[in-house]
Amino acid sequence: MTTQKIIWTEIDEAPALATYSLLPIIQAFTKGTGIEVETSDISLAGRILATFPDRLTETQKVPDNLALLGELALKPEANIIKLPNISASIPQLKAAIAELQSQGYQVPDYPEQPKDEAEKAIQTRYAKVLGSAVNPVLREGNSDRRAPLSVKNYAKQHPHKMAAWAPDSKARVAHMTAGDFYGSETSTTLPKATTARIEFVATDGSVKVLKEKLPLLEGEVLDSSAMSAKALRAFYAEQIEAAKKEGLLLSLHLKATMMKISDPVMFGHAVSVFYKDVFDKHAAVIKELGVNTANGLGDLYAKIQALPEAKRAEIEADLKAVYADRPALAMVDSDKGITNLHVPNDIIVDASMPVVVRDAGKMWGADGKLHDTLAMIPDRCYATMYKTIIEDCQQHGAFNPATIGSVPNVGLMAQKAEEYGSHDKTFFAPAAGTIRIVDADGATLLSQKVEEGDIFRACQAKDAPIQDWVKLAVTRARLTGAPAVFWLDKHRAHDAQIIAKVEKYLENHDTQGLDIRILSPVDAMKFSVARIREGKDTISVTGNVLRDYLTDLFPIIELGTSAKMLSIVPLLGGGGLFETGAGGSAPKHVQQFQKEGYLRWDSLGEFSAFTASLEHVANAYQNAKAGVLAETLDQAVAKFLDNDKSPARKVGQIDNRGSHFYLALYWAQALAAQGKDAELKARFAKVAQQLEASEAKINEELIGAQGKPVDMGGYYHPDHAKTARAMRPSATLNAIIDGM
Ligand SMILES: NC(=O)C1=CN([C@@H]2O[C@H](COP(=O)(O)OP(=O)(O)OC[C@H]3O[C@@H](n4cnc5c(N)ncnc54)[C@H](OP(=O)(O)O)[C@@H]3O)[C@@H](O)[C@H]2O)C=CC1
Ligand SMILES: O=C(O)CCC(=O)C(=O)O
Ligand SMILES: [Mg+2]
Repeated sequence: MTTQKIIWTEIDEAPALATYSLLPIIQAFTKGTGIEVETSDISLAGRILATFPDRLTETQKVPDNLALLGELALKPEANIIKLPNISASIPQLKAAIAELQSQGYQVPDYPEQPKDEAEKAIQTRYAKVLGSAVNPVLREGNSDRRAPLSVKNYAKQHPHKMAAWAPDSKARVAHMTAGDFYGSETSTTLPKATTARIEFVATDGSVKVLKEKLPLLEGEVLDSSAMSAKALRAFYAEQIEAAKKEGLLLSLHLKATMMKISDPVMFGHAVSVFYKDVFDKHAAVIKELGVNTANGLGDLYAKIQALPEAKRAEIEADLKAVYADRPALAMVDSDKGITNLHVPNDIIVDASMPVVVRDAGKMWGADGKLHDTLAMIPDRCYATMYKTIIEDCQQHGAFNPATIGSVPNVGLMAQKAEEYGSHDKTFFAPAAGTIRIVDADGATLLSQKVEEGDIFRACQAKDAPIQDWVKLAVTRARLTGAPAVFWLDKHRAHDAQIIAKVEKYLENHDTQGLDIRILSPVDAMKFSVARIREGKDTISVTGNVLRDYLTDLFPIIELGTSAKMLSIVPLLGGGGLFETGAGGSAPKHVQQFQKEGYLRWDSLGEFSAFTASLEHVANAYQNAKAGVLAETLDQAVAKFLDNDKSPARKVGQIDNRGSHFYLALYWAQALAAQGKDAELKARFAKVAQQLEASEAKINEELIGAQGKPVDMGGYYHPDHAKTARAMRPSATLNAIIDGM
């Protein structure tokens, strides 16, 4: 029998913990079916170790799994389950490095301000680990994200809580009106392939090359845009005043994880504007300490620890004094005094704004209470659609998960499309002048006028992925009968180029009888939310950023969490990438697990992804057993939902581990009940019977393990044996699974 390999990625935080319990079950169930589920460690810690083999002993060395998976993703045999991983900010990277060092791995410190060439080289190596380092490598296809029907139906029957909107809600989204990426964007479609370069031209005419080689394909869409530092700072200053005047809680929503070059700096400007008095008064000391506001106010707090006691106390007192005449700040942890501005990776727009919608325009204040927020989302490319949904709720009230329709997404993502591939084409203007993209013949393709500190960004979207994306949209529209709306703004330079392509490529497909529209994000949002309020579904067909934002927004509104999404990436090379959910790695859940031995992570996303991965094996390799496994897993998930076996929230109730037991039980029962494969039927009849007979005992053992602190022997690089013990505390269940 030929075997088909499914790669299960090992990643970070809550989903990594869940894997310790779920994967043994999956491996046991697929045993002897021609399917091998293998792991590949692409965790933040694993990627750091893979980057510095020269610093490690032979036994400490690990392969560069991410590079290997990146190659695999291009091949037809690829079948990868990708769980969400940490997109590390610098504070997270530094914490992971410190932990590895404490475990005896001699990886170098992260040099924030490299002093020499050697340190510069280390920083360059770490740059590959920073931010969203995994997704762009594996996402060699476009994205199809939606709530599986069974999950949507479950949500309608068991609607989660949505806060009621007060008639006098003052919550609002604030964005810039000029000087942002939206306003400055220019875009072109390449008439022929070329290798361009990006250069800065100073006002005196001198030229500095910023990027030597930018290979461009024929038909590719290329953009340039710039964010004015001055305009951004003025915007922050204005909104700080406005929040104070309007009595609103000030919050800032960026994507500092994925947009690892631009957004931390935009975050840093907010820090230095909000705490302006301190940054002005102590400018010299702050400079000498090398405080980097891009790492948040937390960096200032950390670095002043090195100062003499009196100076440190003075700065701390001055920081406290700032709050007296500033608006209240949204809090991440009001007990510990962690504000929105402490670290750039705590409040991330795709996850944070949906929660603002769910909580009726409110965020947590320092008093531990919810307050109306003024949500700053500087750039207009994406702020306006959030503004629209907030205003819709103020007008029409909260969405009702029991009755609303669905907004699934078809997202342009392949080959580092758009802003999410712009990291190596993002630069800070060294002085006033122009930053331009010049083709191989010396002709300027695009350019931006800049002042010192402005953020220049170039983005690419290749033609083949765009064609595939249009096709996927038509396919989904045909399969579902729902209208498909391209969220494109003809007033935005990039979108205007894409609209031309969409119109052209739609002609390649039979669209008769389909409702396909192109609407601006504001109009698309209005259209889609009006329809969901009527219980109707509308497919959103979007670029890469809106794909990310909308697939958290609508699932959180519809299902309570984006973890329950089905997230399929049909790879352009013919393979499949199956992502689990649309959310992140839920650090909050790990903290709860460490503190009280309770893991809230819901693995429904993993269940759905694995079902889709099995279906792919069944279809691509005519593996009938894979088909039976997929079908029965789907039935098991339906029963799992019916019987409400998802993790609850508190000690004493079912948690992630208990939910896996029930999945195993229902899956075994479904396999025992099916008639398509006698061998599987016989094998699982026995397993089902064992699991049924031990249900009470297993529950007792699983719940008995809760309620006490758990030592995992590490956060970023936990001890395998300790974590496995904590995540598999039922000897009875383990004996059945390991005995299969
Ligand atoms: N695809 C990827 O690889 C992604 C990675 N990330 C990374 O994840 C990290 C954390 O990101 P963050 O934006 O805070 O988002 P998360 O999605 O990790 O967390 C937000 C909240 O979502 C809920 N949630 C998410 N997943 C589950 C689940 N399976 N079961 C139950 N609840 C869940 C919880 O909210 P509640 O308490 O409200 O129920 C959680 O606190 C960052 O490092 C980020 O870069 C983020 C997004 C995607
Ligand atoms: O890659 C990342 O940093 C996050 C991606 C993300 O949020 C998503 O795909 O939904
Ligand atoms: Mg996201």
